[in-house]
Amino acid sequence: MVVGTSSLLHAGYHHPATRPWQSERAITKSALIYPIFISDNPDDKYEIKSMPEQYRWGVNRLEEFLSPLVKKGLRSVMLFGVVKPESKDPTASIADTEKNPVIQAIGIIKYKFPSLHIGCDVCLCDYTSHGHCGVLFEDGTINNPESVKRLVELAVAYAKAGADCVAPSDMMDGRMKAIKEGLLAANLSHRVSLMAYSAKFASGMYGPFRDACDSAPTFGDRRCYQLPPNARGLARRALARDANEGADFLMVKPALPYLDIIRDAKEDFPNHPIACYQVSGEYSMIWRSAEAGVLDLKRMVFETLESMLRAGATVILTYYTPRMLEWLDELDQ
Ligand SMILES: NCc1[nH]cc(CCC(=O)O)c1CC(=O)O
Ligand SMILES: [Zn+2]
Ligand SMILES: [Zn+2]
Repeated sequence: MVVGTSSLLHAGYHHPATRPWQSERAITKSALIYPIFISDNPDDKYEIKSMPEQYRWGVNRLEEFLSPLVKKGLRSVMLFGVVKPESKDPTASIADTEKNPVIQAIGIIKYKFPSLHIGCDVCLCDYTSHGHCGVLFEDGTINNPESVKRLVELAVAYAKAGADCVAPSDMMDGRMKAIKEGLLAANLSHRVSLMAYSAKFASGMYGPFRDACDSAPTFGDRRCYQLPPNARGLARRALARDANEGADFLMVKPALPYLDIIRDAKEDFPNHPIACYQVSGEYSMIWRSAEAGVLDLKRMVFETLESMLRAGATVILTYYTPRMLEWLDELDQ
């Protein structure tokens, strides 16, 4: 029986050289952002139990940590602060001071690795005693105006310290516009970009991260500001809100279970780079199943990251960045 010739597809991807031709886009090192944890203990190299191979790094050890990665082609990092409980209070007072290890780290990284792009996660939860992402009213609900005020102060402090990009992950209303105006007033808006964690869902996959930052809320949860997982329309509105307020980059988070949202973001905002965050839980799921011999680590990481590109992402935040830098080199050989 003769089949229609247009139904014959195998030949087009039989040879390894032709497979990349079928892929719309291949992963490159420049597409990756590595999220890293900066500890307030300057000599720390503390392994995060729920995130194998990921550490909290003290500022004195950043050079030994980053230097091999920069040599392998690392282009961009996203910094998160980890401070001891005694340093936390209800309004995250230390966050915009020199006591915040992130502010110290920015200076060190800029000095040692001038070409590395430095992004800073902007949120209060790493520094608040209650562990929520904003300032609270007495009844425990979010005081949005006060929260935004503090977020602007943090973002401007990071920008003044030398950050290239500030990335608010708090999900408060109106923070992008306020931060943009804050940067403008500080004469920094021309060189500091805004990456919006716009479609950030109230996910069960942040557990290992909260472990890493010791930032789990002490009461309640984040469902009043992070999006319900099945809320596609609301996610679109959140993306639109942040785009209209002046975000340079729009992010979807987590990534793999939200590929449709990445696609929505790309369709609604074709002229914005779309970022996505392969979060701590995604990292650990892949890691643990590989460790158990169920899945192959390298194949899973490539497949998941390629899915994100296919969905429409341009930039991917992933804890697999160090592995990817090595694997991408192997591909070239
Ligand atoms: N502002 C909080 C924040 N910043 C980054 C992550 C998650 C990152 C990850 O899981 O890798 C979270 C989530 C949360 O605790 O709600
Ligand atoms: Zn937060
Ligand atoms: Zn948050």
